[in-house]
Amino acid sequence: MRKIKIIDDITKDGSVEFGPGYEFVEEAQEADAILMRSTDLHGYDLPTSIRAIARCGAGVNNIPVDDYARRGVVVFNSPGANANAVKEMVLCMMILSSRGVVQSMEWVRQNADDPDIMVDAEKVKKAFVGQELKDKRVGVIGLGNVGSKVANACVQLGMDVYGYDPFISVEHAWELSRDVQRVGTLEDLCRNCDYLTLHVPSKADTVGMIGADQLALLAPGAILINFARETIVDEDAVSDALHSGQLSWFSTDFATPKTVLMPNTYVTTHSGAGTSEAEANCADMAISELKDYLENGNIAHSVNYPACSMGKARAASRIACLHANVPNMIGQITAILAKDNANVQRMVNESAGENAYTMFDTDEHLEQSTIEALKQIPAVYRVRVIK
Ligand SMILES: NC(=O)c1ccc[n+]([C@@H]2O[C@H](COP(=O)([O-])OP(=O)(O)OC[C@H]3O[C@@H](n4cnc5c(N)ncnc54)[C@H](O)[C@@H]3O)[C@@H](O)[C@H]2O)c1
Ligand SMILES: O=C(O)CC[C@@H](O)C(=O)O
Repeated sequence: MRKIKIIDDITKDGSVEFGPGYEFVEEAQEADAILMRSTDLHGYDLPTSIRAIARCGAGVNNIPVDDYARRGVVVFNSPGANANAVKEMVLCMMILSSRGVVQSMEWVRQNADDPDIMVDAEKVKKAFVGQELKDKRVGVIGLGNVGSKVANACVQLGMDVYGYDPFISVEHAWELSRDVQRVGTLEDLCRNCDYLTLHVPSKADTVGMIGADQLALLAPGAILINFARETIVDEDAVSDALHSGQLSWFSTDFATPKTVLMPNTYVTTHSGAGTSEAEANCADMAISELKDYLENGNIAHSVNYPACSMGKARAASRIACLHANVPNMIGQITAILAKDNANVQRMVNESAGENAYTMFDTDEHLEQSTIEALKQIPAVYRVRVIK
């Protein structure tokens, strides 16, 4: 039995299915892998039994992925699986921030016992007049799974859409409407935007990327939407812009001690991905990634190891070595296999950044001493006997 530790509520009704051959355990020390969502694992005492972690969702800033790579732990995410849910929520917040919908509904509730409420509603409604999205200029930062969908939807709403993403993937570039105008600098993107929406991961070059300088470039009374991460904006600068009127509204998915005190702000409970469809999509993708890794050693959608697949493990034995991306690793591995006279049927080596992965099938099971010798190669982080 392979053992899985679940952290967080993966789905609203608690249903998570791995199928036969798997069981859930309470203690992470007993587990082979972790299935999780948003819990912060920085500072977490990760047991050595854990070989893989799958994050149901896109952002992995809650996981020390580089440190885990050096411990031979593969971290997966579920790219795109919740993107439609976030897109719909962002469109919702764009409209709520532009029209007095919430305020109008609050007025109705507060005046529920007014016998002349229909007449009085007509008198008060001018207080809730807003603006339309059509023909407004919107800037989208990050044109990945979420941002590209938001940009395309804004085009369909008749907006003047600008996008900024120096690292856009070929796949997302193809998906983007030709009416999305791509700009080369953050400053050019921000200039005169009526709406600015953020869809980048939290990492060194995005933390604080929206500060006083960027906010000053927006059109006066602009609307800022942050459903990416709280770290992307300089919260003091956003607060100042709301107080000065440079921003008319701020919608954020992150209830921080500062955002909850800001005027003209809608704050939600990190609920951008909060639909049953997104939860199921994320769980399905994360579970299949973990199963393929645990059963076959194949890696898909890892954020700290390269993609690698040799299909189902059908040979007598399959071994995977997780190691640093340094010269002569294959030479050292094959030299050890030669000493054991092992016949390698297939071998794959892939690298991504500082890490690499070598997997091979052999005709017979290797001697334990051979496995130990592989583990002793400097720069090898972990050796897995998959079969
Ligand atoms: N609120 C939520 O519930 C929720 C749900 C999903 C994602 N998110 C957040 O939104 C982020 C984006 O999600 P996604 O699924 O679109 O991820 P993604 O990886 O598909 O897209 C991210 C895009 O940002 C771009 N990018 C990276 N650095 C950049 C930079 N410095 N400037 C401009 N663009 C840059 C990348 O090239 C990529 O195209 C996630 O990392 C996560 O933090 C939040
Ligand atoms: O788990 C969640 O609900 C949030 C996920 C979201 O922030 C993501 O990065 O995909």
